Amino acid sequence: MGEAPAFFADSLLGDFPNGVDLKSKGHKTAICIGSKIYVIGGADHESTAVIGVQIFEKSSGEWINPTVLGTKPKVSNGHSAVLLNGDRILVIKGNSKSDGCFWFLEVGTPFIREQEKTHGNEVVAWSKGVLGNVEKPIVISGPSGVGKGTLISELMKEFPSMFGFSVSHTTRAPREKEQNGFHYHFSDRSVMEREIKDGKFLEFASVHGNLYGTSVEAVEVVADAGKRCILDIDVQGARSVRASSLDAIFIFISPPSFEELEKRLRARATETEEQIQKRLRNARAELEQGKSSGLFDHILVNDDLESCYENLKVSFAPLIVIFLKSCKNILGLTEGVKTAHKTYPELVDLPVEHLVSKIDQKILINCGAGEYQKASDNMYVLDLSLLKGGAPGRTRGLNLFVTNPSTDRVNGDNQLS
Ligand SMILES: Nc1ncnc2c1ncn2[C@@H]1O[C@H](COP(=O)(O)OP(=O)(O)OP(=O)(O)O)[C@@H](O)[C@H]1O
Ligand SMILES: Nc1nc2c(ncn2[C@@H]2O[C@H](COP(=O)(O)O)[C@@H](O)[C@H]2O)c(=O)[nH]1
Repeated sequence: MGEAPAFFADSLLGDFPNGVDLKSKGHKTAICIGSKIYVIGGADHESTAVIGVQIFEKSSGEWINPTVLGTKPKVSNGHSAVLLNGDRILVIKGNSKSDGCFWFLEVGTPFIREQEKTHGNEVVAWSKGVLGNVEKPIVISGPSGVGKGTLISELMKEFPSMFGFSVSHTTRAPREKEQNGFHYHFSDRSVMEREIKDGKFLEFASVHGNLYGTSVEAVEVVADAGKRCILDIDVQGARSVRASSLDAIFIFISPPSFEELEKRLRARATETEEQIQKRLRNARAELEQGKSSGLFDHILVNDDLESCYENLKVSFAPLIVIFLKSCKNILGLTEGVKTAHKTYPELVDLPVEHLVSKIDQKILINCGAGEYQKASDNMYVLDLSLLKGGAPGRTRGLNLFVTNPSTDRVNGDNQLS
């Protein structure tokens, strides 16, 4: 339980008549979901630099300080809030550029319900909203020594500006030529365990006696750079990612035979005999699970490297793209040809004073709110119909359009009509 915010909770909602589902007063907003009122704003109980969240439980009359996961938005002079689908709140910060003004506070999504089981108390999670989308990440799994790393290197070499590697954390010692931050983030177990508890990992697993994990940031920095993310993780990790909010393509690489797998592991000469034995024992279980679980979208046999590499490209790029490879400029998979990215209104800097309303999956943001409204003031339409991802990562797929309220009409089906 926490200290009550500086206003009287019983009259909370009556005091904030400000648009559809929006109740705002000063730097705080209040959104009611069932018996709970989520009060957003004011100081966070851990840091005054970020927006705080408190929950008022109407049935007991108590204030709760929830566990707040994710990257918290910095405080601003004001924000608006809109309830979406009953399980997340869109927070629009005033005085912020468009790449930092949209935030989602998840309060009842599957991720939150899962986290509440672990933490044993109320959990909410912030997820930064990002305009536009990126292509689905690719998860590559398979037993140690099968050739995952070799195939991924080929892909990165052929298409350096299209793909980015998710740099995992691990507690294992670096091999001779491995660089910290490039091949892995080499970590202490105690540090990694604490960061896992703090919700910083998308997935983690104990693999061959060490801890390995993909941080939320490892995947998001690749997507932020506009690249398609590739994850090299074991089968347990792939299962966790499948259960997460990350929409990915899952590929399992299998060896032509167990003997060949052993030969490759030995020839690589990076492990001790004891470690090779452990990896081979684990390989049997991984092969069984990989081939039979239905977890993977594609299973590829890495016999001849070159043909496996070609099959890998076909498995996540539409066949037509591969077929068109000879007609260079049309390709999605041709290095040097930039994908046409959607452009958004550039200097969107929403004022503190703005009004929001919701029509289906569209949020109308009126920037000339109240008595100062001029005919020339902009109205923005934020389209949420293609949302992807969410906590613990970013929420992508937001589309923002500028419109002139005096000439354009907005309806539920079309952007504008
Ligand atoms: N098709 C292939 N034919 C023969 N050798 C191969 C083939 N593919 C990869 N190799 C070799 O097998 C060894 C293991 O490959 P690699 O390190 O890429 O495996 P991995 O699946 O990434 O292993 P780990 O999971 O332990 O990181 C390397 O020495 C690599 O050169
Ligand atoms: N679940 C996860 N597994 C991972 C991750 N990063 C790597 N791995 C897997 O570990 C083994 C061993 O790797 P090695 O570099 O020690 O040979 C291999 O199967 C990788 O796929 C991770 O972040 N999560």
